[in-house]
Amino acid sequence: MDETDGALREAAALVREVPDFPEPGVLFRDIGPMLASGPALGAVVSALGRSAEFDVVAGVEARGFLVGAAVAQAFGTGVIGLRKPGKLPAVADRIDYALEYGTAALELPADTLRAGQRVLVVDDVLATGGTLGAACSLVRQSGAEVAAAAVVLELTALRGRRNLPGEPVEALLQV
Ligand SMILES: O=P(O)(O)OC[C@H]1O[C@H](OP(=O)(O)OP(=O)(O)O)[C@H](O)[C@@H]1O
Ligand SMILES: Nc1ncnc2[nH]cnc12
Repeated sequence: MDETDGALREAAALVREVPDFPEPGVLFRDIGPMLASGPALGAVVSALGRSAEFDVVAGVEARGFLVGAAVAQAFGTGVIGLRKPGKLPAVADRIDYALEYGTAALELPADTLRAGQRVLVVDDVLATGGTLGAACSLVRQSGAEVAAAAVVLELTALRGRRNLPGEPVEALLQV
């Protein structure tokens, strides 16, 4: 185990399990306490940024914004936000998808990505894969490339990777 593994292991211990949130039957993994720790956030940001070579980060609303902006700053790139509907003044594209609990959509802001840019897609959690799949599709439909789809935590029981065939998924932690 190297220094990075040790720091990530300590970070993993800060993930809180919340039964029956946001609805009965869902075991919610709350990475809030992990992000609130400076050393844990530092370990997560460094590891995510090493997932691939990239020109810009695309963070997924909402918790992907927290991690994505930190990765962009640490690695000297800009960041764009892939947003829930109704937030953007100008929308380039939209994709609707299914969630572990409910349905959702993501929108790509206009005039952000350029063709050929290498994009590091960042989110906090990979569950069923719908969100990450929509994020990657938005990036690709814009003409940019998905350098990696990087998440802090993968919930393996939900088999999200099955819904992301061919996507370069990188998960720092798995439960
Ligand atoms: O793999 P999936 O099944 O698509 O689920 C993963 C998504 O679910 C959560 O977002 P959510 O929309 O619940 O909330 P947030 O706005 O708090 O990030 C999480 O932050 C991921 O974005
Ligand atoms: N069980 C879960 N815990 C945290 N975030 C999630 N996003 C989707 N499912 C989740």
